[in-house]
Parts: sequence; C-alpha cells; structure tokens
Amino acid sequence: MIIDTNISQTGAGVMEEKLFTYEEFQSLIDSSYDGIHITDDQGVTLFYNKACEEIEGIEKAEIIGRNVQEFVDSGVYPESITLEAIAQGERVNMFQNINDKLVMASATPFFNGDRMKGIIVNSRDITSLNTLQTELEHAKHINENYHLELEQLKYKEMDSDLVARDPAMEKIIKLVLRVAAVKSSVLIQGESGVGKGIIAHLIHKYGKESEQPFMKIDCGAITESLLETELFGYEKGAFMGADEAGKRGLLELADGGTLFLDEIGEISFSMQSKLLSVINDREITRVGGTGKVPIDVRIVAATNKNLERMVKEKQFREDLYYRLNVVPVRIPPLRERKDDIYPLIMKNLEKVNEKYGLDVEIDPLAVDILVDYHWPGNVRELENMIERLAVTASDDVIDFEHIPFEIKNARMESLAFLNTDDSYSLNDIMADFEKQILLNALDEDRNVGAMARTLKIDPTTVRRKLHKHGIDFGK
Ligand SMILES: Nc1ncnc2c1ncn2[C@@H]1O[C@H](COP(=O)(O)OP(=O)(O)OP(=O)(O)O)[C@@H](O)[C@H]1O
Repeated sequence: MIIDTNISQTGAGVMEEKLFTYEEFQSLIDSSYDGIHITDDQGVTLFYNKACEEIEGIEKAEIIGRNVQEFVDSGVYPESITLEAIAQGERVNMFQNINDKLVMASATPFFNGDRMKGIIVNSRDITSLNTLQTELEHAKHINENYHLELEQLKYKEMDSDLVARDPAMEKIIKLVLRVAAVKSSVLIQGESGVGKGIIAHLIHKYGKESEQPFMKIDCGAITESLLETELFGYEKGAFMGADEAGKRGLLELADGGTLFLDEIGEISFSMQSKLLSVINDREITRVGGTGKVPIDVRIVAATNKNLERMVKEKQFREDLYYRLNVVPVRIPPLRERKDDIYPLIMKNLEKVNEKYGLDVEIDPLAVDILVDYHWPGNVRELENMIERLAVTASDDVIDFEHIPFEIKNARMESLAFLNTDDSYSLNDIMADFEKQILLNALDEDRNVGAMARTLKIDPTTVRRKLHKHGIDFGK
C-alpha cells in the first residue's frame, strides 16, 4: 500500500485502503526532507511536495498539471530525469544543477501490471554536503599549514642564526622540514657559500634521529685512500702506520644518524662504486677486513658542481646520482634571494659586535649598496665582508666610503650606462645593459637552461645574445 494505481491530479482515490485521506497523504509527503515529485506516464505533474518547492524554486501551483518538458524548454530544468526514466522504463539516478543547487535525484517508474503508470522522483539538495566537504578539505589544508608553520616557528626559535626571510629560502625550509621526517637521501646543490652545510644540519636536527650522531666529511679535501679509511674504517694491522686496535669509520660512527658527504662531486669513480654498494647493501667492510658490518645511516650529500652534467659527461655514476638525489634541494645563490641580504647583514653585524665587544652600526646607504651587490661568494662572502667592515669602521659606523671599491664599482658600472654622452646612442646603452644583465645571470656552470629560466626568455635567445655579446658560455 502506498499510492493508489488510480492516482490522479485531483488526488481522488489516492489511498487503496483509505489509511490516509488525500490531505493527510499530502501533508505526509510535504513533511519529507527530500523532494518528492510524482508525474503520470507522460511527465505531467500530479504531486509536488514542499521540499521540491525549496530545492527547485518552483511553486506547486505553477507545476501541478503541467508537463515537465515545459520546464526543460523554459530552461528551469537542465534536463528532465522524469522523461529519462519514462524513456528507459527503469530507475535513473542523476546529479543536476537546478536553481543554483547541486541536486542528487533518482526517478523510479511505478507500474500497474506491465503498464507504466507514472514516475516518482526523489531529490536531495547536496550543495551543503558539497560545501561541507570543501570546507573539511580546506580545514585539513589549514591544519597542515599550521603544523608546518608551527615547525617553522620552532626552527626560528631554535635556529635564530639561520636567516630564511626570502620566499625562495622559506620554500626550502618547508621542504627540509618535510624531508627531515623521513629517512630518504638528500642531495643539496648550490654555489659555494650558499649554506649547504647549514641545511644539512637542519635536516638532521629535525629528523627523528636527531639524538643520534651527525658526521660530516669533506670529500674534496682529502686523498682517496684517506677518504676510504675515514668512511669505512680499518681492521688492526690493515696498513703500515695503522692504529693497532683498528678504527671505526664515519659510516659506522654515524650509525642510526646522518652522514653528511660534502663536495660529493669530488670523489673518484672507484669511491663512487664503493659508496653505491654501501647504500644498496646497507653494510660495509672495513679496510683490511672481510666481515660485514650492518649500518643504518641517512646520507645527505652536497656539491657545488653540476652533478647532472657530470653524469651526462660520464664523470659521475648515474646509479649513484639517483641513489643520492632521492630528494633534491637546490639552494639559490644569494643574488636570487635578495630579501635575505638585509637580515644577514644585521645578524652578522650583531654577531661581530658581540664577538669583539664592539658597538658598530651601519649607514642605510651602505646597506643599500650591499643589498644590490651580486655576492658571488654568497653568504660566506657576506659574513666575511661584514666582519671586515665592522672591525675596520671608524667612528663605529660602516659608511658608504668604507665599502670596498669592487662592490661600489659593481653598482657604478650598472649606473654608468645611464650617463650618456654624445657618442653613446640609446642602442649602445641598451646593448651594454643587456650584456651586463647576461653576465649577472651567467652562473659558474655556464648553464644556458638555468639562465633562460632566470631571465624568463627561451634558451635559443640566451644563446643568440651570449654569442652577440661575445660572452663565452661553453656549450
Ligand atoms: N641562511 C643562512 N643564515 C645564516 N647564515 C648562513 C646561512 N647560509 C649560510 N650561512 C653561513 O654562511 C657560511 C657558509 O655556509 P655553508 O658552509 O653552509 O655553505 P656551503 O654552501 O656549504 O659552502 P661550500 O660549498 O663552500 O661548502 C656559514 O658560516 C654559514 O653559517
């Protein structure tokens, strides 16, 4: 028992067993939260409840007795689920955009024997569900960001010496905090003095193994045989002059923690193979020994060389490169993160003042010039420069005249182009400017692709312009 097979527009004979009067039935379906829309087998509306009025924005009086096709024709319905169910002779489900709402609808034919008598459509406004889901996702996103920001606040408090004010550097810190949480190998690339060492420390410090040892070795600073014994250790009597008791290598000493391989681009091919076996097998053999010692170390490597190019030129093993470069971190040179320069100047001035018991200040014009400078030696050069300026400044103020000629000159050179004389045409000035800009963007690697990205022009144009200005750019 629900709907009389003699269902009609007037509602006469609605209930088979007269459990409800027509009015009772009407108020029953009106109390439904879902929209209920009943039509005959042609799509003419017989019932239309209150929820439908709210969802679809159509008044009952307007729709009763009319064919739903009219509402499709007038654009109220994008398409009619009722007509679709009539055409198919079976239930149809659909999501529809009606009345600026997202509506989930289901149209079910009802029959008298084999003969279709009409269609009943149930509809539900799921806009709010959708909004809720979006809000939930948004909240999750905010939550993640808060988490990261909290981490960053924590790092700012703990690493008050580390400057990362520029958005480029902030991005790196976010990445570093993420990779710190997992044990993947990290390859840090960047010019000399950009802070690769400081970032390697940060990865260890924020990792789960921060209580475990952090060991560092500069692979470029020692001979191959020394590097081998330093890394792998040796058994007693392994070679002449060896320590009687043998020695544990850094890979063993860093067990459970981090081994920082600085200047990884400097290691020989045979050393590369040995390192690759260690990473693959997670065990080592000491020099002069035969036994295997298991190790569990996170490898962080750094280089100022272009390892990718070295791989292409067969100077670095490709398999080792991929093993090390699981998470690549590229630290931009200081000239590409100008927002860091001012805080670095102030921080270093404060450090030098404290170290030598000084009270030196810096004149704003001097700051301007230092911020404008392209710092080829990056943060290390800046640190040294501030120390030098602070300890030699007369009257406790670093002034314009204290700034070394080469730094002032770099700025003057660029300004000089603006001083035209009769023989100097606009084209000459522009050409000189262009050349200077190209020279500034030219990195140690002479990488045309990187230059193109920095200058936001295509590599062919970079090549053409370098050629035009007679700048040597390798390949
Ligand atoms: N973001 C920074 N904030 C504060 N000091 C920094 C920052 N980056 C680098 N430094 C300082 O600059 C100096 C050089 O940094 P670091 O040795 O980490 O550079 P690097 O890239 O490893 O250099 P290299 O390639 O020559 O080994 C260090 O004294 C370091 O403390």
